[in-house]
Formats: sequence, C-alpha cells, structure tokens
Amino acid sequence: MKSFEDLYAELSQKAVTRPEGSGTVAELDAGVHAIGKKIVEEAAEVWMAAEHESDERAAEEISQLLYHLQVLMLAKGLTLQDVYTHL
Ligand SMILES: N=c1c2ncn([C@@H]3O[C@H](COP(=O)(O)OP(=O)(O)OP(=O)(O)O)[C@@H](O)[C@H]3O)c2ncn1[C@@H]1O[C@H](COP(=O)(O)O)[C@@H](O)[C@H]1O
Repeated sequence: MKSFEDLYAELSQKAVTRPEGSGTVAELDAGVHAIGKKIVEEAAEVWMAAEHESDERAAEEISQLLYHLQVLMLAKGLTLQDVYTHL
C-alpha cells in the first residue's frame, strides 16, 4: 500500500524524468491555475461523496484530492517538510 510520502517521492521523480504518458507531467505543464481548479473540483467531489455516497467512495475521492494537492506542491516547489511544519 502506498503512503503519502511514497506518492510524493514517486511524483517528484516523475517531475524530473518526465516519462511519456504521465498525467502528473501533463498536469504540471498545465500550471498552477489549472491544478488549482482541479483541486477545487476534487474537493467538491470529496464533499459530495462524504455526504451522499459510501465510505469507500469518499476514501477514493480523498485520495484523488491528496494526489492533486501533491501535484500543486510540486508545481510550487514545496516539500513535505514545508507543509508538515504547519501541522
Ligand atoms: N493517485 C493518483 C491519482 N489520483 C487522481 N489522479 C488523476 O486525477 C483524475 C481524477 O479523476 P476524476 O475521477 O475526477 O475524473 P475526471 O474528472 O474525469 O478526470 P480528468 O478528466 O480530469 O482526467 C484521474 O483521472 C487521474 O488523472 C491520479 N493520477 C495519478 N495518481 C498516481 O500518481 C502516480 C503517477 O501517475 P502518472 O503521472 O499518471 O504516471 C501513480 O502512482 C498514480 O497511481
């Protein structure tokens, strides 16, 4: 099972190696504005799933939101430590 840290390491690597077909690379190339819109969309999906769907669906949507937040962190050059320091 993949942890938050594992995913961040994987995405960081993809940002550097830029493998063909990577959705992460495409999203990074789209830029902060586009990633921000995706985050808002995913956050709404988390809310709707939590209120109207199963726990499993809510967990799935939460994982997608976490993914897009990590992509935004990479786009901004923010590390896990930069965020953890505020937790
Ligand atoms: N965990 C994720 C992940 N979560 C969400 N997403 C993306 O977020 C989208 C969210 O899907 P939705 O259900 O909202 O569907 P959608 O709105 O129709 O999606 P789009 O039309 O916007 O693509 C998915 O289509 C994926 O593109 C993710 N994309 C990648 N990962 C992981 O990131 C890693 C790197 O992925 P690549 O860069 O694609 O190799 C791999 O381990 C992947 O498993």
